[in-house]
Amino acid sequence: MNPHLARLCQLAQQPSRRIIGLMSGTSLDGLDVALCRLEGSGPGTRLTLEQFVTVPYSDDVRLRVRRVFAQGQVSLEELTLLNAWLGTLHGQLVLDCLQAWGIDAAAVDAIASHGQTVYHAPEHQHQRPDYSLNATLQIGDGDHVAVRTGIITLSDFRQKHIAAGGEGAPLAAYGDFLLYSQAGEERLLLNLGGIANFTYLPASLDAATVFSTDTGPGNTLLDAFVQQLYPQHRYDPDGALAASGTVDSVLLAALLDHPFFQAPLPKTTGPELFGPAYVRAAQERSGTFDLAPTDLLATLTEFSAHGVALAAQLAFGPSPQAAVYVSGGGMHNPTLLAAIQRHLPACRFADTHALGVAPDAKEAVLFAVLANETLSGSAVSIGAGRQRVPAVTLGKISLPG
Ligand SMILES: Nc1ncnc2c1ncn2[C@@H]1O[C@H](COP(=O)(O)OP(=O)(O)OP(=O)(O)O)[C@@H](O)[C@H]1O
Ligand SMILES: CC(=O)N[C@H]1[C@@H]2OC[C@@H](O2)[C@@H](O)[C@@H]1O[C@H](C)C(=O)O
Repeated sequence: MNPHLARLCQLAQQPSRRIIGLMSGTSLDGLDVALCRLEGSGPGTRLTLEQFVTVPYSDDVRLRVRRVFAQGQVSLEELTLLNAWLGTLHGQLVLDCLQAWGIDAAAVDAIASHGQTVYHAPEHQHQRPDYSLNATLQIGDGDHVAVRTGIITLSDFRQKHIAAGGEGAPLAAYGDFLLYSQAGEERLLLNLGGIANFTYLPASLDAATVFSTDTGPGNTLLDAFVQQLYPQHRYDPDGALAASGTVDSVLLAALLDHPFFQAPLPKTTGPELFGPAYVRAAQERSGTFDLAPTDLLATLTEFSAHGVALAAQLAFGPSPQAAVYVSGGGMHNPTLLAAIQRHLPACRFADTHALGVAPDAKEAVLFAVLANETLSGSAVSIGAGRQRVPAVTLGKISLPG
């Protein structure tokens, strides 16, 4: 037997596994690296986060990814080169982290590598009648991660979700359900990344009603316009710029005038739709090109908050009541958080520290949980009766040799 396959079978049978979750999101801020100890699988899964770091991307990495990111037309050569280059880079960053933590690669059972989404194309968004399907593309090939690190690597988690009827995202629902459901408490786990999403976890623990959905932009538009208008900043520091501006209700109405916000849940989106061109088009339609920079940022912050509130209201009626646990970089933006809280006055808010996981680490942890299920669990069955929440194990397995 191939010794790597023997190792794979062995680790699938272990009572616990050490898995590194890797996530590089739409904000292109860096690679999240979460070293997790996972005991058991399925609803009995127990997680210990042993180490976590976000390795910031250099300007060079960001520039390379931006050349192919969320655009309809890119150089095929660039994309091909970047796929291999990013895989190798992510593998090397894992080795650097392990060295910094004083941990031998042989002490890690597997890597769960999300890769970098470069294009997300759910059918409702891609406008191509000749392709009646959902599609998505993550690069940073898993074979390169496995060979560079010598660690069995699971990657490309989104394809099977689509093959089985989903949109390839959000995948958070599976891990959120296994780790963070609590009998007696209605929970929304709200992730404020580049794109915002939430997972609903019912107080009844009834898996059939669990789902996660994107709600629209989180930080992506804010970041894009901060970088244009204030080149010294990558994001609105602590929401201060938006806090000093005034929301323009005319532009806000134009921004909200898109069928995405009324479409049934669950649904996904990305910067392919919610990019700078979307805002420029809304400004043109509404005659609001001459807004002061801080007013534009205030309006974009309010737009993200509205998206979250609209999705929650679609799911739970006009006044949703739940305990909301916030994660993702947007939780460091008090202006955005305050706007969301204003829209959801009957909800109680905390961050995911209250659930035992650092808000910046949560998404990388969730990919470690998905890999753990593929290795040792079974297809997590949630959302029964809802379309687009298939019960499948996710990820492709790369052997290091
Ligand atoms: N102190 C802060 N003030 C305001 N915003 C902040 C702060 N710290 C982080 N952010 C926001 O968080 C973003 C990074 O968020 P995060 O790492 O969750 O995104 P991501 O993982 O790339 O997104 P996604 O979940 O969409 O893939 C930054 O680009 C910025 O917009
Ligand atoms: C296609 C894609 O990469 N989607 C991401 C993105 O970032 C946030 C939101 O949009 C979410 O749908 C998803 O990531 C999280 C981790 C998910 O799948 O749950």
